[in-house]
Amino acid sequence: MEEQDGDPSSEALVCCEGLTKRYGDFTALSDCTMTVARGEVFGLLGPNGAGKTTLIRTMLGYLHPSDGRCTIAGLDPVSDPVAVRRQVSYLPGDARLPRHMRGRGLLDFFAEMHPLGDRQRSFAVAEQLELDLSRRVAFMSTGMRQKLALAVVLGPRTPLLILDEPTANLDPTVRAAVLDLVMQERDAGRTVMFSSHVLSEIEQTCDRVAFLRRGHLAHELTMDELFQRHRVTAVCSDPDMQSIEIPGQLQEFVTDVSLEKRKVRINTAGDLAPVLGWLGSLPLRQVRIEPLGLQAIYQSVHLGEEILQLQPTRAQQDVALAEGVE
Ligand SMILES: Nc1ncnc2c1ncn2[C@@H]1O[C@H](COP(=O)(O)OP(=O)(O)OP(=O)(O)O)[C@@H](O)[C@H]1O
Repeated sequence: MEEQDGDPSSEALVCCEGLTKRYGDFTALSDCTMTVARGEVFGLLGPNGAGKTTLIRTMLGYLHPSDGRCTIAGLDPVSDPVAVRRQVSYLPGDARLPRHMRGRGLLDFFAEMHPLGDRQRSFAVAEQLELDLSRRVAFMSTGMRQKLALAVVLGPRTPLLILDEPTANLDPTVRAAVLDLVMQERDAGRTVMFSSHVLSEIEQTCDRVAFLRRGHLAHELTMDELFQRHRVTAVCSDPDMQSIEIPGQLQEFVTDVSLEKRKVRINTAGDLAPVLGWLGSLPLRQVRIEPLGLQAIYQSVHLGEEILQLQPTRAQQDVALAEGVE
């Protein structure tokens, strides 16, 4: 797929179409169709074994797809893996560095080796992360090695940066510094894809997030959509009330209502203002309104709890059907 002017997909740096990866009989990635826009910070979420690393490694041509295809900047990783990798700086989840080298020498080595290597930038990142570059990799702690790997990866000015759990093994202060670095990269015009199991990090930094579940792209959500979702909890002061009906004109704003043992739970999407008037008319006390947050969406997608009414993707419907869930 070549990039073309006027084609809406030309705004996308990454395009996956029906991307599928099977290991023997086991399907690790199934029919994944998604795009990542230029300049976007895109989060990849999913429990252990959901297929995140498989997706990334197939995108980069380290694994060959069993079906479907993917392009990065219009380049196909199957036919042109080297050209694709020139577009990308990739931090794998299990980054291994030569143990005999000292930090300084290692940053020099990688800056020289990469066509877009930037020694100054790598050293600046190491300094920002307060890393002692005089040590040999073998004598560094796990967190120090992670910092060094980040300094290597954040050096080259490639259009796309892929970070597989960049904050793993780091203490809270350093985690915050790494997230700052990600935002700097975005401000410098780079596209960033990153996976993390820490949902607050994804909330803080990403423009859009995709949820993988058992190899399927189960749900996609922009942060703007997320921040418009709220949960209302309250106690019903009318002991005879059995249920709460959503008024017709609020159907698009209220996704879910439950009343059980006088405990009320209401989930909203979109503008809160029209919902507030309705809440005021209900016999409620101890009313609390809070942002729903990614945690609730994550649970809804991955644990199959009926917390939210999400618009399911086609893949999500397929999974539900396969599992016999209505
Ligand atoms: N080489 C392989 N051969 C067979 N199965 C594999 C292979 N590599 C990965 N898998 C399986 O594919 C599935 C997806 O693995 P993957 O590493 O992509 O998950 P992940 O979402 O990155 O997980 P984590 O969050 O634990 O890193 C898992 O069930 C895993 O066991």
